[in-house]
Amino acid sequence: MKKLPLAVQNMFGTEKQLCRKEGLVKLLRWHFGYSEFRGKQLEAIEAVLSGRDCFCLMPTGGGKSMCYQIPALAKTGIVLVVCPLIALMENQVMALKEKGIHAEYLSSTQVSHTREKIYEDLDSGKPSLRLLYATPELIATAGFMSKLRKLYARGLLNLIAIDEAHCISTWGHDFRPSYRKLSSLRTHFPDVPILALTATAVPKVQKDVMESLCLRNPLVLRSSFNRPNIFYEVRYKDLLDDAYADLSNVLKSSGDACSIVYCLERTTCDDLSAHLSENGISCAAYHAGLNSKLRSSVLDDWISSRIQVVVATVAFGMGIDRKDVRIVCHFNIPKSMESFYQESGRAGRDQLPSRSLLYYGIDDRKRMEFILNNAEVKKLESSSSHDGLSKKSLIDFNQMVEYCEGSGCRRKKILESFGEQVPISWCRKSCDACKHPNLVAKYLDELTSASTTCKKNRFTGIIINNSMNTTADEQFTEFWNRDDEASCSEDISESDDGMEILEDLSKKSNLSSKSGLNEKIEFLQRAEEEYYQKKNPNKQNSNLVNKKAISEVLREASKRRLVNALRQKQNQISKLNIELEVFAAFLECDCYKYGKVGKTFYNSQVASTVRWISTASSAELMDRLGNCSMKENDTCKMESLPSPSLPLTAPKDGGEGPIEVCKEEIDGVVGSECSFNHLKLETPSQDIKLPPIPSFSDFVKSKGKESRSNISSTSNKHSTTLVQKNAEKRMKFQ
Ligand SMILES: Nc1ncnc2c1ncn2[C@@H]1O[C@H](COP(=O)(O)OP(=O)(O)OP(=O)(O)O)[C@@H](O)[C@H]1O
Ligand SMILES: [Mg+2]
Repeated sequence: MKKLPLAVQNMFGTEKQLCRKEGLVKLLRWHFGYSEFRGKQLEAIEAVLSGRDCFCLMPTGGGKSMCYQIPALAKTGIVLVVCPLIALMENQVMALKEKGIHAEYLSSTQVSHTREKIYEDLDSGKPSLRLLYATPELIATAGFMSKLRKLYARGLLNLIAIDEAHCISTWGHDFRPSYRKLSSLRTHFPDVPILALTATAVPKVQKDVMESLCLRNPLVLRSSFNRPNIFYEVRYKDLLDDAYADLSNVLKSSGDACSIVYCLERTTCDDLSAHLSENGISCAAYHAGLNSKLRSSVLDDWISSRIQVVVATVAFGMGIDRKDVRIVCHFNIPKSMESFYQESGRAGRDQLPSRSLLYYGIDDRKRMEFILNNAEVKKLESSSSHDGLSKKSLIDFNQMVEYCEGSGCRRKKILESFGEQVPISWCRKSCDACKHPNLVAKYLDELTSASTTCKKNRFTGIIINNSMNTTADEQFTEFWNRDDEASCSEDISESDDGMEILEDLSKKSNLSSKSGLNEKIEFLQRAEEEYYQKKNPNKQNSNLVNKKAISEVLREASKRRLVNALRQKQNQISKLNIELEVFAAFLECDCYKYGKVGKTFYNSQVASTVRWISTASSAELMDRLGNCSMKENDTCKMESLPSPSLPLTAPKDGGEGPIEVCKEEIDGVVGSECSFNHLKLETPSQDIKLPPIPSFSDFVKSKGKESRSNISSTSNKHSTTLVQKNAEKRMKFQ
């Protein structure tokens, strides 16, 4: 039932009465159906209603939003809410509207008609709006500021709430440059109380937030970071036969529990999601490589319980308020304790027992260290104003490693990292280390012996090696500052920051600093290879060459990914009638052909193709499919596409399978042409042209300029050139 706020106000008495505790509780019950305020909500609400600034640190899911939503209902006028993400604003505004509360948001994505309507209401003598959500970028604009000034002059700006306030601090794990612009709010609106809210701020960040926002004698409310309803557990990938299977079992045994699985890379999301689906788990991948339509449909399906599990990058989460998430799994180690806390904190927002499960792998750790170290090199090389900041990411990450490699209470470790000293008894055996100390100690012993038998950390040399060029360094900044997914495009960050980034991106070359994580990792791999080549100039490292070889298993896995992507597309476009296996095999062949210079390039081709599938229109798909089934070949004779059940290497003529042959050629002359001419397969010959797959930066650019689903032929041509250029560059490394 929708309830009108003004009616309530009349019903519950005057504004003065509503601002008292009893009145506030009535508002809470009437509008939100909750019987009591939680934790420090009431204190925060009373403070801001009395005109005092307030800094509110509450755990994830603690109910921070209520601290500005109730004040908006208690007084006539507007509460301005600053939010970092459009998705977050949309979510909250929708939920409030459902409750009959007049809330709106303003962002660059809105059509002018909607904006005008909101402005009209604001300009009217008695705005009916209660909560106005806006991005920090918009607040800094002259037009919006003048609207706010008018409201202020009429005494209608009641409160400014800064959600996710840690974003203002360069020390915060999610620093957003646009948040810095909020410092001017105090100067413009000296009498309006400011409420800063965050769940993740270490003492240094807390201080920074309060100073940056110029809070005056704020009421500082700090709740414990403890999430008593979450059970914390770490599993060790290096000790498991198959981490995919292990996770699959965990999810299966949890019934229909709503879950989120976080992965570092998009490719892992796709692969893992395909694996889980094959095991009967209803799930979908969600990452920035998917178009916004697909992402919204995954989100919708998950929110409305049509799917159980979302396998996602960090792009998924902030602002998603599903209360009954029972499991949050990190399939790769997160970059910091703050990220981990935020993400794992999405479990159990209903306060019911939930689980955080982290799969820790030595390789994952090395990869992350490598990325962060290179980011550090970049920071050191750049401005001195970042003194000390550069090392922060490594220190932060080390806390995460200690969390995984330590035998002590996990909960205590989390809380200590936020500066909270607590006795172990707080845990009440709700982490694996407290519940099964002997078992955890045994695993750690095994892990130590496993890692000492492992090769020495191959990355260490590169960390201090200045041969890493600046282009490579540049690529990491966004990753460790704002997360890869939030740094690529407006579609990805879903914030106005994205627009700035998009513009920036379009000015840069294909090795843009805003490249996606795949590209970054790919670049790192190449840099690593280069390092080894430099280290052994006389010896073309044979391991390295082998490392480039594209295995049969990898090809089959890639084909599965492509089948999966095509299946998802087929679900979207009902009239799309394609033979999944055949088309996937054709596309995989394309990737293989152009990935012949090495595994890294091959992987990136597969990833690009998956992205292309997600954005291609049915006409584009059919066009490509036409190429697949009709044309005669001159570069790659294939008498038949491999049968779905037939392994790609299975020789038809008793000779060597295609992959083995090509592998030999790769091993022999790396980077030379690897012809498919000798392949004897059954049916129609193919003309495999250079695939019209947009590179990621092209993909992002084209999205900014035109319709998302319509990648122009110019762009395709351009991306083809980029693919060629990239291939050439890679050749240089070899
Ligand atoms: N007093 C209350 N009693 C019961 N539930 C509440 C109360 N206050 C808020 N909630 C519910 O708790 C959930 C989490 O609230 P909210 O989204 O405001 O958390 P948050 O502190 O902003 O978390 P995050 O840091 O993840 O953004 C919401 O579903 C909200 O409706
Ligand atoms: Mg919140």
